[in-house]
Amino acid sequence: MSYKSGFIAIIGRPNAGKSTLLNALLNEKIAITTPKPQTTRNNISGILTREDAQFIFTDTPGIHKPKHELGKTLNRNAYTAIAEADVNFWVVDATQSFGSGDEFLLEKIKKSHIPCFLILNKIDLLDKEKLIRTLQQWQERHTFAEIFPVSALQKDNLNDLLEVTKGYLEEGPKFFPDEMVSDHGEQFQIAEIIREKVLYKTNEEVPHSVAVVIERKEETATAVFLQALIVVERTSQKAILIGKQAAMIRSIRLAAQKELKEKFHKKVELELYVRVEKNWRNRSNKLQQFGYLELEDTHEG
Ligand SMILES: Nc1nc2c(ncn2[C@@H]2O[C@H](COP(=O)(O)OP(=O)(O)OP(=O)(O)O)[C@@H](O)[C@H]2O)c(=O)[nH]1
Repeated sequence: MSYKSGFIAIIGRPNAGKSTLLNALLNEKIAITTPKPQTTRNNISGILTREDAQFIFTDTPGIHKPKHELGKTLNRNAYTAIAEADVNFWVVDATQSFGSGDEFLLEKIKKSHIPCFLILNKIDLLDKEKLIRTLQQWQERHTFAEIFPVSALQKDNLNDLLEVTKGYLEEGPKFFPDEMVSDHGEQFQIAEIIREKVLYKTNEEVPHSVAVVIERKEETATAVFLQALIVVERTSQKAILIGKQAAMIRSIRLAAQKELKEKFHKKVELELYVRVEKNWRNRSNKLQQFGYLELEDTHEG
């Protein structure tokens, strides 16, 4: 039996459930997920290695109308993933209709000539009739290679999705070793867990202005010591993040510490600092410093 391998980009609008799908396909938390749009900021690869095939999924930031340099960079990263994939999974929130935000992506998909699966996600939230109507709407727009109604949250219909995807992959080698499940290192994962807690606990303009940088990590046989910096854009946001009598930052720290303890199976001591970096989302040196300018800046936006 020949071995198959290939790259699958997971694309779509913010909040469609792309990161949830990636985690469900891998049965592991590779990418953070929240109910807030534009949670994912980096292309994140999740690698599923089986005896017969290796699937390399790339979770991409949700494509949206950018308001900052950061947004433009995120869209560009997603477009790069689309162009380089063997198969694209276009994840849509099936409870929502086709919208203007989808037009742009549709154009990119049509141009790419790469097989694109339509993944109608969140089917646990709709009845059959509504699903059929949504399906028809999408079929009018494009001839998708395959259409899969799924619930990423309930892990519904994902095995079939994998089997059909395998049929689209070429014969090829393992690109990554068996034990590797993500292309991002530990520091990235720690920073993302902290950012996830910030997103869950804050509202309005704070979440989009936050970046997290791990400044120090020391590990012994029984404990992990971490220092992390949370960057925001305005003094008012710093005040919200710290909260009255430092209650907010404490609750973020405790929530992150709890998850990190489960991850490391050790005691975790986390120290958090908050710093204001004015307008960082428009400053390319800051985007680079915080890990968002990962790709060569050669693709059209
Ligand atoms: N009910 C239901 N909710 C889902 C499903 N999949 C994802 N969600 C929820 O939808 C929200 C967004 O999910 P994410 O996986 O973060 O979405 P995303 O597309 O990665 O979002 P961005 O990072 O903004 O691009 C979260 O609250 C998820 O729990 C699903 O199948 N059913």
